[in-house]
Amino acid sequence: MSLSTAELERGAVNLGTLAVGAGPAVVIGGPGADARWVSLRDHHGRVGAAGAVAAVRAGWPGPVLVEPFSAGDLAEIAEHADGVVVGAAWMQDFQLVRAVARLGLPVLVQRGPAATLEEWLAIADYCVAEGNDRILLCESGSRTHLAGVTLDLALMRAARSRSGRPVLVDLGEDPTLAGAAIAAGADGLLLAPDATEQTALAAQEAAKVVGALTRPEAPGSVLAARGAIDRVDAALAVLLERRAELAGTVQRLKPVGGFAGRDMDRERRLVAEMARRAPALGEARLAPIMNAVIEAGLHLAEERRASGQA
Ligand SMILES: C=C(O[C@@H]1C=C(C(=O)O)C=C[C@H]1O)C(=O)O
Repeated sequence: MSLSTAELERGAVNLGTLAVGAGPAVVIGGPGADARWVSLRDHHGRVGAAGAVAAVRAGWPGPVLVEPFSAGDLAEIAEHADGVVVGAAWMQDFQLVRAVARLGLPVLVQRGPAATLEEWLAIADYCVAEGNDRILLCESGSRTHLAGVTLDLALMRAARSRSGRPVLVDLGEDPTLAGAAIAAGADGLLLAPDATEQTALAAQEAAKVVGALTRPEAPGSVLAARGAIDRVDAALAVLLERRAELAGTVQRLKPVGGFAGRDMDRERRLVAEMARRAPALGEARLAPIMNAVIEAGLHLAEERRASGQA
């Protein structure tokens, strides 16, 4: 999705065709993600940017970011990549950061494992001083006395509001905290370059469902608005399925379940309660919606009882 100038001014950054910061939360990682990245550091400089990007792009047209091994990689990165990753391990290698910024490509700045908010945001300022304002910040966790890294979602949120820039959260190989990161306001999730497709799909699903509830969107086109509706429908489907299961539980527990035990007073009260959270729809419009939802649940419960399923 491409962005209008007004949206760009609100702090969105385009990675190739992928907008980060406006619209839906994105997933950057390996196969199955919205954008992919490769770290030449992971290959200890034995692989060049051109070859690494070509390998990712084989049969896949999306945006690719590259983390350089050294300044020697930057010319090839400029030619082949859609963005550059400043890794947590060298976030404060100012010479390299400056050289990266001068490429003019979007720069994803990971927070170093001991870097403060100020030090992290200062790296964005270094890039701006080189004429590059296309910065994404990425909370990559701190090294503590605990095992692994400790992600700081409050710091991520502070970076986002202080800088006005898109902020991602680095989940590595584990999508468990994807929903939490999106709920805390992340504009995207960074996964390990070789994270599995299953991990990317889990992160995307969490981003979609949690984002539908927590992420404000102001789509400016039919396509974007339909995309936003699809995300809301994904969340609705999860909730409708859960609701049907719970309503089925009530049918089994009530003295008289199913349509025979219908309680219209309870139904009216739940519609009135919902209207407090959905004032634009109001009771009159919600009532037929909920009637359909409730009847679908009752039909399912009766079918299951008739077929002997619990
Ligand atoms: C679930 C119940 O059974 C029926 C189904 C309802 C529902 O799906 O919300 C509400 C009232 C009843 O007509 C219940 O009595 O709470």
